[in-house]
Amino acid sequence: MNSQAISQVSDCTPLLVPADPRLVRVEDLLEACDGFLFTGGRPNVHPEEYGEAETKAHGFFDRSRDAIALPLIRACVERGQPILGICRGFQEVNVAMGGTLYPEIRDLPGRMNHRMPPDGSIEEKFALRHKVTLAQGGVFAKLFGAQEVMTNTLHGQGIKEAGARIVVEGYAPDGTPEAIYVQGARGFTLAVQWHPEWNAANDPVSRPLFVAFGKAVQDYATRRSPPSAQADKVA
Ligand SMILES: N[C@@H](CCC(=O)NCCCC(=O)O)C(=O)O
Repeated sequence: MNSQAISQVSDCTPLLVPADPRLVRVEDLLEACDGFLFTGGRPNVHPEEYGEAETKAHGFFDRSRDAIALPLIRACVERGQPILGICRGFQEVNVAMGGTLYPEIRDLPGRMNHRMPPDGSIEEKFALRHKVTLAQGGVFAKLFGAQEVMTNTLHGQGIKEAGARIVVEGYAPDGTPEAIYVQGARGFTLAVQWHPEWNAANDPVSRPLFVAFGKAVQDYATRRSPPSAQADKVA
């Protein structure tokens, strides 16, 4: 779904990166790619990454992905290289910027269960399940042309404290943060807790998000290697 959205909606070439520091280096990835989609993924960011001790409620982890994703996000923010965060990727953007996560938001008073239904078809798992209210006049409301949108929801964790430069512009009805960006970043840094890759070509919320990310990536590619320089290389 992610590759299809990047290819068909963002109009970029999707490349899948092994998120393992034994295989790739962040500095090489920054040179090889023009932008990065931080996808969803079931393992949770290890709580040590935000200064908390591991408990049973934190579930299972992917420390290799933590070791690539978190420094890569910081480097992209610093360089103005575009990033798009989805679900676990959204949580990574927050942690990379110094934020923290709740291990299991459905255990918090007044919060709904944001996890996917355990049974059912893929259509049922990715069905639109709650409203997200967006900041009036904010970047997300402008992008979607609406202040309220409907989204799917397939996650157990959620933002506890927002990172230093994280602006939260969208909330679920139970107060769970759903849409963020990094204040003062020179590049595209939008991230969402839901899964826009589902039905990306047709959904009125997913489509503009992937189109905007694709445009940001193409602009970055042109800036780092303007068409005149590309022609020089061929000549
Ligand atoms: N681990 C986090 C992130 C949840 C997430 O990204 N879910 C997507 C799962 C997609 C899949 O199963 O492939 C959390 O639970 O909060």
